[in-house]
Amino acid sequence: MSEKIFSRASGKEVKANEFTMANVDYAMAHDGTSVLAVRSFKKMGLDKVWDPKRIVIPFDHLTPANTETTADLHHDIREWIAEQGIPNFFDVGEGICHQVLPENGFAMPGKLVVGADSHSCTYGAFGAFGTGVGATDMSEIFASGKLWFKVPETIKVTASGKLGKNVLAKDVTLKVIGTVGAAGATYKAAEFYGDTITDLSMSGRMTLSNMAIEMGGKAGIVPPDKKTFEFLKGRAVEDYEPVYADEDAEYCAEYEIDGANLEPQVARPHQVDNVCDVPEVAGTKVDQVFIGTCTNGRLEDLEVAADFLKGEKVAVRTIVIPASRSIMIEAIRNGIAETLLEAGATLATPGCGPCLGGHMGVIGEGEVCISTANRNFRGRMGTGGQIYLASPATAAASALTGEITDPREV
Ligand SMILES: CC(C)[C@H](C(=O)O)[C@@H](O)C(=O)O
Ligand code: SF4
Repeated sequence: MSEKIFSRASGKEVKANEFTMANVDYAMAHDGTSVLAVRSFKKMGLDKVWDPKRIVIPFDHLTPANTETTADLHHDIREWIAEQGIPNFFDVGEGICHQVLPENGFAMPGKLVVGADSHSCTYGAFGAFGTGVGATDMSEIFASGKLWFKVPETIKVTASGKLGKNVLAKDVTLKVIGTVGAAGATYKAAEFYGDTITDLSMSGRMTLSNMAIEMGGKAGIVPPDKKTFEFLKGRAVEDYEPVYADEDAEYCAEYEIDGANLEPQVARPHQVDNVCDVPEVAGTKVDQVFIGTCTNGRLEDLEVAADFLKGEKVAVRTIVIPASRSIMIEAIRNGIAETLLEAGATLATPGCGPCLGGHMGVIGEGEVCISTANRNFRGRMGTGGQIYLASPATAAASALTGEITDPREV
């Protein structure tokens, strides 16, 4: 799939391990990375970006601004966006970049979508080649619409079998990362196959593709199907042409995941591939529960949390942050927000929240957070904190007890 997407984007046939100059279909930078990208773009001495309509800028990392410095940076970027006439600007409260782009139809099958954020691999859930680059690489795209790439080799991950009750997309994802390892897919694309994957909702597929970078992957691609096309109906911003792997496509490695016998998974501090079954760590005391992020802040995730918390009270502070404004509106309309608030959870502005330790729920020395995010690196949510990564079901079950809890036992 990657060879086909890069061949189209490069205007010539390219194969794995070849270097190519490719035309980027959509380019994303958020409040965190656009600052450096714009600085570097200005240094090139150019006046205008290559194509304002193909640039998307959501503000999500430190929103609403947490300090005066952030407010000033936001201000400068807003000015630049207006100067450049970039129409796809999503200001404070619209949501996390990796939710905002798909919701607004920028992630489409067969497209090359590049973001100045490592979790841009999320767009692979729609059959796109979505990948992250640094801010200065992004400035090259702003200038020319092009960037050089090495076409990656591909690993094939097949997950089969029907998931058990309260075993979710996140558990499949953590199992994949634990199996492949944090560096197991470095500079490779992953393609996901099998009935466990096709059974996932678009939301669940986004959870899976989102974490491809946590095994080093350049991309994590789910072949598009009826669900994908249904999601994109009336949403895709332009025509698209899906690509699929050939029957005899070559993979550099293959992995099998047993979905039918999968238990709820958790990644222990401080590495994402430090994965085990939830029962192994059940009973670990937690100080905070965080449900949100580009990995698990979608409606389906909040719904799962609300199912656990309905009519109950949380035992520890619980922060819930919808991934986008439209998810928050939906959660208010259908009563999920009320259920969560009545249970004692805190609801905050759509955005990254405390995911990378900026604000809105950083943790203190020795504190433990169970989070639905994608990274548990040392110090990420606070210098002396410990992060366990889990599904929204495991996180919500743990909110009820104040300790890591198997969601099948609540
Ligand atoms: C701030 C940004 C560059 C970073 C990333 O690229 O992933 C952030 O989103 C993260 O999750 O750590
Ligand atoms: S929610 Fe977390 S992982 Fe996702 S883009 Fe924001 S900081 Fe990065």
